[in-house]
Amino acid sequence: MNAIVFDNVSKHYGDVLAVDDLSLAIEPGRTVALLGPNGAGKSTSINLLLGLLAPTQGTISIHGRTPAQAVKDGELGAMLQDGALIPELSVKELVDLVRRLYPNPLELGEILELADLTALAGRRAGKLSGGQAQRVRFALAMAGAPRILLLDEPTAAMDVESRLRFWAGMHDYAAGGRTVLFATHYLEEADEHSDRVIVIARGRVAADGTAAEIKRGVGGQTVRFALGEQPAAGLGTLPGVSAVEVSAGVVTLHTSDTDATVAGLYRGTTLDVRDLHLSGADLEAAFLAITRES
Ligand SMILES: Nc1ncnc2c1ncn2[C@@H]1O[C@H](COP(=O)(O)OP(=O)(O)OP(=O)(O)O)[C@@H](O)[C@H]1O
Repeated sequence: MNAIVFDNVSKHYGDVLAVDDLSLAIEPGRTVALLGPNGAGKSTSINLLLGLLAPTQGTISIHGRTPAQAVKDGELGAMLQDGALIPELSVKELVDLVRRLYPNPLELGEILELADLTALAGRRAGKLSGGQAQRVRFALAMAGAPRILLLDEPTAAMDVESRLRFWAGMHDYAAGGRTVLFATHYLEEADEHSDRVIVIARGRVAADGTAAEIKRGVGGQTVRFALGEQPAAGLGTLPGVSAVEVSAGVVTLHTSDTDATVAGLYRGTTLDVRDLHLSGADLEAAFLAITRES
């Protein structure tokens, strides 16, 4: 059974169509990035999953249950952008208070370790920096050991070091077969920390696949090498190649799949390939192309 299913879901806020007939399914154990520009509908989708908003149309199911039931059963943990913390409590007291609300919570020490809060356990929540408060929100999201973790722009306000530690904690949490869905506009985070990227733009799925597949889908990659005096005939028929340019003995192949083109070059031709350079479209270029198109 899928962990998360959106079935033709739309959400209107008055005249604004924030989510537009969205259908997608996420298998258990996946770490999925919901990537999109400002206003794409990421937070709305997460709030729909949590049952904080009701869809205008369509249905959402979480391990076969309604969002309300899934929340009640402790299936979902969420780290939202502005969750309030109780300022008088220490980090340890706050995390322990929340974990005790659940039937089978994680151990307190494990949560503090995963969220990199062990050294801050005695600090009052009201005295934390923005990035430290984010780590407490992460801890609270994991406290009940939910099978699905939803993270809305989790690294906003974190410095570089905190980000690294945060992602390490997220991967440790996900490693036990748990499902993680995180919203971000940071392309490099989607690229590095998910095994599936769903690009949404204007409330619709604009692309869906691994970061590598999405990059391949927009083309813009090249394979370049020194050809010298050898003939360029036949290079245009190599796998993935859409155009061939030759200039001053250097050939540039424009391709949608550098791996397949290079394999074809070595296996399917007898050319003496020297000074090989590959360049790929990065996720940023792919993202801009996709969100502009849709
Ligand atoms: N409560 C609301 N009332 C009216 N419009 C809203 C409301 N919440 C969101 N919207 C609109 O719905 C659209 C989707 O917003 P949403 O917050 O889901 O996008 P997002 O992808 O999370 O954006 P961001 O990356 O900026 O956080 C936007 O056009 C936004 O202005």
